[in-house]
Amino acid sequence: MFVIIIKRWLNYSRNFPVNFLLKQTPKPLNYCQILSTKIDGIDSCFYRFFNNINNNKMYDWNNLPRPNVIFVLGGPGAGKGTQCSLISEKFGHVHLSAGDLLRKEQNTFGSKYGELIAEHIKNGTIVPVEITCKLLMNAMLENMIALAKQANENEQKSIAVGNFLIDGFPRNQDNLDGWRKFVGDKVNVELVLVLECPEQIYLERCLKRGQHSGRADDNPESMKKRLDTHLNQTMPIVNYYEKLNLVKRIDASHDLIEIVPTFRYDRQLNLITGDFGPFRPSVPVKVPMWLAINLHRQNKCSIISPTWINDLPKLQDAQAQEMNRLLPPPNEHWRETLKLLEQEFGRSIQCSELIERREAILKKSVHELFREAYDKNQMFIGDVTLDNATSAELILVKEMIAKGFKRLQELRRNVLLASNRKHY
Ligand SMILES: Nc1ncnc2c1ncn2[C@@H]1O[C@H](COP(=O)(O)OP(=O)(O)OP(=O)(O)O)[C@@H](O)[C@H]1O
Ligand SMILES: Nc1ccn([C@H]2C[C@H](O)[C@@H](COP(=O)(O)O)O2)c(=O)n1
Repeated sequence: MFVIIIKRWLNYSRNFPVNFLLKQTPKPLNYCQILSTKIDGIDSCFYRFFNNINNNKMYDWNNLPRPNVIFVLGGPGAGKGTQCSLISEKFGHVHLSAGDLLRKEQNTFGSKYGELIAEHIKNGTIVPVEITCKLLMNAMLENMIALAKQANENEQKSIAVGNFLIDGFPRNQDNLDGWRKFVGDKVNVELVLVLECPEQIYLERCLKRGQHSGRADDNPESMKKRLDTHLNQTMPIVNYYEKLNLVKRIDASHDLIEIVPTFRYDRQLNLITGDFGPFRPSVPVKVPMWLAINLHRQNKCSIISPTWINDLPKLQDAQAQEMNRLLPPPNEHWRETLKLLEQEFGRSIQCSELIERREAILKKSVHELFREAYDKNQMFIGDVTLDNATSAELILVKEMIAKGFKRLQELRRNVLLASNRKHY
């Protein structure tokens, strides 16, 4: 009797999972299987997606719809992560941060790449692409498979196309070469968003973030190296994509301005540039300039002048002593902000002397640059950097620079014509 009971029980428990599954899944069983998620070189990255266990049809990356990718680049602290979160919230893109994936891998118990990644992050250098690309491909494929599974479960005819925001990649030539080799045409690179700020802002944001982020690279020494890597290794990649007409540059330095509301709104305003509020009478709150202007026009707030305005008299004195070069501006948008403060909020800040002096220095520098080229019959001038000029200031000399280059081109043409005439 006892033996029979044991036999029946064994039979029952052996069959139980199958019975259970059959009851739970009236449709053919669908499942996906990631055979290897280890990052031991791209070739061992081996995924199978079975859509039906009975015919064992096998899908790999190439059988899934070709996903769209937007690369998001910019200096350290430009706000790549912040903006990607906002975009993905609003438009549903999947946000993959190369830096976050590397940090996660670094902290994975037993990862043989942990130490190597940590070293690169601390030094602001770039981790070999085999590692980063594999992590990105794994994360993308996981999402693509999830979409395929969803389509299967909902009995949809087609699988939705994945839309990815890849933040912080490709950061150098090795990243780009690896991406082309391992991913290449498997995805459609739609756009490269480049968030730009003055160096001072990158530094300020990361050092401020460093007070609570716990990141090993939000400190002055690492920042120096990260900025150097950004300028010398990442910017050439931006130039490469610019030639393919894929780059969209965005000014990411937008300052917030502090207002004192005269109204109450206990919720937050969720805008593409961030969440602002709540708004309470007499409690200062930071908002974008356009919102401050709007509220002020409706008599709903007063404004607190930005603190850098207090540094202007000191800068004016220092710039009066320095006639040959521009000193660092107090803020990337200092001139535009002063104008708005005067026009919209009736705050007049006396610094016309500083504005005129900076313009004079800028014009003199451009003039001298071209005069030297003409005087020496120099046909080419290399890269020109006008240190410490803000975008608004550069616009003032845009025409002068364009004319200067045009004259140089004429000079070059005349020299070439003259040398051709000598030949005949
Ligand atoms: N527009 C902005 N104005 C002011 N602060 C900002 C702005 N955008 C981001 N920040 C702040 O700057 C810091 C860096 O932002 P974020 O982490 O998004 O930059 P990131 O480009 O992803 O940086 P990293 O490349 O170092 O990871 C954060 O503390 C964030 O809150
Ligand atoms: N493609 C990448 C992206 C990031 N890293 C490393 C080196 C960076 O300084 C660090 C932090 O990245 P962030 O959070 O600033 O995007 O991660 C890399 O080696 N390769």
